[in-house]
Amino acid sequence: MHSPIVDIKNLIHDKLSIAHWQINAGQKACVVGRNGSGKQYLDKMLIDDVTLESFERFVVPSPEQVKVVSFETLQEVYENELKIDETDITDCIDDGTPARDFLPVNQHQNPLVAQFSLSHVMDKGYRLLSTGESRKLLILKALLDHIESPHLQLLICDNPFDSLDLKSVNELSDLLNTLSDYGITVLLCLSNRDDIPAWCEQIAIIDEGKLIDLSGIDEQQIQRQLESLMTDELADVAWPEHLEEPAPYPHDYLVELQNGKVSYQSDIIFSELDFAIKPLQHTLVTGANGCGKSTLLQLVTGDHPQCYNNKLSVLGFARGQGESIWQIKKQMGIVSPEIHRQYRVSCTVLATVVSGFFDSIGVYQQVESKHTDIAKQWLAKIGMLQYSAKLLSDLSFGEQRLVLIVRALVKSPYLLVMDEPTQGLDEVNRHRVLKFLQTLDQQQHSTVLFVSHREDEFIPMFKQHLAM
Ligand SMILES: Nc1ncnc2c1ncn2[C@@H]1O[C@H](COP(=O)(O)OP(=O)(O)OP(=O)(O)O)[C@@H](O)[C@H]1O
Repeated sequence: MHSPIVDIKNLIHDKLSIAHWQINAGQKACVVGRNGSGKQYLDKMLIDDVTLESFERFVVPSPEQVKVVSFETLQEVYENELKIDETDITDCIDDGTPARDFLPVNQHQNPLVAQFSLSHVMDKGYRLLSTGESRKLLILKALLDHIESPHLQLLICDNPFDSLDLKSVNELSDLLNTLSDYGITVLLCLSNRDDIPAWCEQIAIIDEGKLIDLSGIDEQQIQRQLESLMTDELADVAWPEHLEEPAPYPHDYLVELQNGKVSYQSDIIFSELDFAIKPLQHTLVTGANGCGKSTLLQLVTGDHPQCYNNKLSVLGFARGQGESIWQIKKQMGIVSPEIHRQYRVSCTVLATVVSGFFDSIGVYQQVESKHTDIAKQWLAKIGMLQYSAKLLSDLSFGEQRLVLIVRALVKSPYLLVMDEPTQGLDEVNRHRVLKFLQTLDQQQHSTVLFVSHREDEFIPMFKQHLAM
């Protein structure tokens, strides 16, 4: 019989309450909750980063024995990389700390590096890594640090399968399943029921700050509890009004790329790519982590320097013909992990949504009341109107992402570029976003370019599928 590694009884706090929750050493546990339900606070509590007010029993490993890998920790690493950016000092582009330097020196040859499909990015700077690559790197780091010097008792992975391709999801899942062999207890914090691995031995739910351990109740009851946790209470909120009736798209194609190529020195990300999008030909892009999906989308949005080396026309503008990037972006809504990372200005939720009308990070001009009205309607549609005056940075990662999605939608753009938009969203919010897209499809105005790894997002509205 294993002793409990986490044992909490009658904990009462304004952000989190727990009647009784126990995880035994070596047990494979998960906590399922909606965006903003308190998972992030739970993570902090388990690494001893909050002041507890009242509890009967509170047993957790010491902070150095616990590791959290989450979107928030990824963002911290990214911001730290920006702080230590030496571009200004050395006068050459600093791509960030090489991936290999995140790992203990003695472990560079560990077979797990290849097992995570990371060998080929070991010399790349952190800021060049794709979303999936950077997630895998941090999980691998936690594991190799432990192998190097065993210290870890509890590994908390927040939505670890988000942004990973199917092969990596399966490999990571298998690996997490074997971590008890290394003496590590795994706790997954999940926002989607489909992500609960078959090997998970214990489920708890967290709902509006209340954690309920479902141990000891039968499978049917567990399913019922999870079902009611993931019920959409906003299904009937009206679709926001348009600012004005948008004009029909005036060209034959929104995007035309001929013989597309992106390479870095000898490293060819893709080549000979012919790709076009006609009006209302909603397009799904899929492919393994690092295959170049975001790169392709950045070509389209004009955010990749190699868009000028390519024969590319976007929204009626041939690239490199003197068009301004802002002319093009005016007709585009964009949501991506990159924008989320960059949205670090101190900005309220309402201003963030309004900034979608101006394609800016933050708002720097006079805002008309019609813009504010539409933004508020959108916030009501996602159930976040009451957060209007809050700072974006004070929301959970998933809540921030939802706000950034409606930021991309507000102006009814001709082209909606969505790079893994639902990353970090809970099941209910993900389905809301997919429903938004289906409504957009019915309106016959915006065309969607969408990257996803999740097969349940490959919905019939997509008329074209580019598998890279
Ligand atoms: N400046 C650069 N120099 C070298 N390699 C780069 C550079 N910028 C990006 N890369 C590499 O290009 C590859 C493609 O990156 P991209 O972000 O397009 O992948 P992706 O298909 O979107 O992956 P994911 O599914 O993980 O988000 C990655 O391996 C990345 O490390």
